Amino acid sequence: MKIPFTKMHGLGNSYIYIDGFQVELEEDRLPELAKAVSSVYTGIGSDGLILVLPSDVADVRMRIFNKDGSEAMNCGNGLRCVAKLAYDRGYVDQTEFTVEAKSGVVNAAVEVNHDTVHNVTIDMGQPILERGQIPMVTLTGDEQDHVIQEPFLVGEENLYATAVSMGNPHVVFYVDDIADAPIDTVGPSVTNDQRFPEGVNVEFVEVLNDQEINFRVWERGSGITQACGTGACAAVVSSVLNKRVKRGEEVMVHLDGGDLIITWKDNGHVLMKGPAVTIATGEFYL
Ligand SMILES: N[C@@H](CCC[C@H](N)C(=O)O)C(=O)O
Repeated sequence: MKIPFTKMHGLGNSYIYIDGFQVELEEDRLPELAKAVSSVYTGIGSDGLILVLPSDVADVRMRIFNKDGSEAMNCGNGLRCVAKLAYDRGYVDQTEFTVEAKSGVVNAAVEVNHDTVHNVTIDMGQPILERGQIPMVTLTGDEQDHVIQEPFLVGEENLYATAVSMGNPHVVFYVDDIADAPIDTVGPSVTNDQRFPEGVNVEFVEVLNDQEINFRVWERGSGITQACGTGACAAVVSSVLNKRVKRGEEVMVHLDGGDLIITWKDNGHVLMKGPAVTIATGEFYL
């Protein structure tokens, strides 16, 4: 079977995009396809697979599968690329439109330059802070409490966890120097930790000042990636909760693959602004 694809990235967080307006795929083959296209050795090489689909409730719909074939509820870098693809291919005719993800419908605004989209702003909606909805297990029975700098033992490391859901689960740990973040050890161990029954995306943050943070991520289902849009949003929400940056102000998040501008607005919504880039198109043989 030949499947037309587009490879796109948001700050180096790359996915293989399949245009579901043109191609129909069998549901039960999607996890296998995600694993196959993601392999650098036997596939195209990516952090996973994203389907761009017609929607019944929004202008366009995104489904995202991690590298290991698991389906995720949300993907920030993916939303920006889906918005670009939908606009560039004429599936939407306005520069502001809606995108459906498993976690809900968001508003997208594309910036058009010479007929193509470079930057996209997504209103990511409100973060979820209640422990039971992250979800993260409770020892006290309180599902409604917020997890802010909670002692969190990993092996012999005494860490402090702040947990935020952006439709998908994130845990943030603060470090003094991002270069020393124990991402290779703590990342794989915490992503499958029993305290997070659905797994978790693991982020390390170094606060530079009240407008800038450094960020690295171990993504659930994909491992270390160059960037994570929902993770960057979670990191800024966490940093507001920890009084390290200000609510209502733009925060520049420096990720391995480049910068995102994130604002946790006074109305409760998180705005994410950053680039979306097309790398290549081709056909994949499954
Ligand atoms: N790279 C993404 C997040 C992708 C899904 C995540 N690994 C999960 O399992 O929740 C982003 O840019 O947000």
